Amino acid sequence: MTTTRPRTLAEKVWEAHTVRRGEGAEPDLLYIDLHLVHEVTSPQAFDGLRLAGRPVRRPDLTIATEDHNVPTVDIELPIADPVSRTQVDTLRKNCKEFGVRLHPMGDAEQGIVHVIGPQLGLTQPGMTVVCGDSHTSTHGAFGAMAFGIGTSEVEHVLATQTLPLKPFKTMAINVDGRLRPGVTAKDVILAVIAKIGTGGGQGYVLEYRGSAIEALSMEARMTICNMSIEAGARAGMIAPDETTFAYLKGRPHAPQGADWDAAVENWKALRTDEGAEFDAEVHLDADTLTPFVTWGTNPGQGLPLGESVPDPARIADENERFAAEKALSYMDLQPGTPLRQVKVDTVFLGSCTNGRIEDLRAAADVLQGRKVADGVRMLVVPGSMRVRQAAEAEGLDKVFLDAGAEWRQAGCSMCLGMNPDQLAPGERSASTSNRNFEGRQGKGGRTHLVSPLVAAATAVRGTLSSPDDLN
Ligand SMILES: CC(C)[C@H](C(=O)O)[C@@H](O)C(=O)O
Ligand code: SF4
Repeated sequence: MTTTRPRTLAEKVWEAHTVRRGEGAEPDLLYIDLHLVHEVTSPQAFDGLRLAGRPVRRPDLTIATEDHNVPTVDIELPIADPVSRTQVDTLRKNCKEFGVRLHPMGDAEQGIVHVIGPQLGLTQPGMTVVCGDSHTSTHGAFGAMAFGIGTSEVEHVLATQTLPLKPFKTMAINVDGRLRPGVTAKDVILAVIAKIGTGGGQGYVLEYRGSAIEALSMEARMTICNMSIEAGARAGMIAPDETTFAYLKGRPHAPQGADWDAAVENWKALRTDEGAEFDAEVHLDADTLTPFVTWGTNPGQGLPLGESVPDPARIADENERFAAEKALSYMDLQPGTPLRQVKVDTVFLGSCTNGRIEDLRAAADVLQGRKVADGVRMLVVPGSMRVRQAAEAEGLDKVFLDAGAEWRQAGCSMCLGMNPDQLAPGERSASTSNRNFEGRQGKGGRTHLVSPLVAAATAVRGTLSSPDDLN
């Protein structure tokens, strides 16, 4: 009888997919279960295949969508921007030529790549999931090993359905206790990044665990795993449980009947064993968390909403002090200003971080019977056409429109400046997306990352706010 050593969830998934173990410094060869594709990082990969005369090895495990370059109004018209139009047209041609299923603009299943995978039930526990996109970590919420890859790796996966890779180190992020009302998954992950820093997760796969994580819905878990990458990590994971199974059951690509029962049996074993060791561990107390917002130009430069813009002079570490000075100058913020007094021009509710139905419900709940402040524009952009449809079936579109917000079609939208939805130079946003780099939402735009609840309350008051400020 062999006794197996206790293993982490990440190790289990990795080992189950190792086609060939690398010797010495060699990488392992991993089998890939699901390959998601979008228009930005796939053109050269398909070109490479064409040049080599190779087909796509497993078109049935490959699925494409149009998300980054698509406009979110007038989607029946040709895309005005020539670069975006070429990008989207190229994806269409490539998918046709190589037999890859594509959900184009206007299609009922179109949406942000990380929203549609889970929604279709394609993302499942224990899988390896890749995409030429850093926020592929989102899918780890299902207990999958999901990570972003570069364009040459996209070509490798298209051609072989495998990927040579060195194992990641493992880090446990233990979040215990209970989140207070008004505190969301977004606040948890912003607090995690503020704690470990934007480089703190480098080389690691993060496993989020603890009672506060177990209590979260799948959508909230996706928000957390989504931003693992902003802590520098390769991936984020959460062990699958009843919440996961309930979310997946009955989805178009989820197993059915006896296959479903067998799958759930297998998925239940996808937990970190008692006694397994992580390379690093971090602890966070859920009870102490409050709504979190960023004040700077990286996702680690964040603070509880109740605090003030920090004073760089008080930051001991020289690099951090310099980074803070530079960030405050770009953000046009004065040290000591209460964050609640920071005035915004735009509120963006959407993205693969917070563009799912629960996020829209949470924001609509705050906006119900209220108005977006004068001089503030609010964009509500569902993460997928299905999310849009579900929201409309519940009347959420009405709530947003009555409040004075714009109700858009699905796409990445203002999360990044690759489509018409952008900030003007000097404009300031409260945004439910995941990145606040200089120019991320448009040249010269200033971004504060927030939760959907904070986004909605901020839209009403015109300054960074939480729903509590509305009473
Ligand atoms: C365009 C794409 C390669 C990029 C990513 O990899 O994350 C985008 O999705 C982003 O969020 O910046
Ligand atoms: S919504 Fe934003 S973070 Fe997500 S894939 Fe699109 S651009 Fe990247």
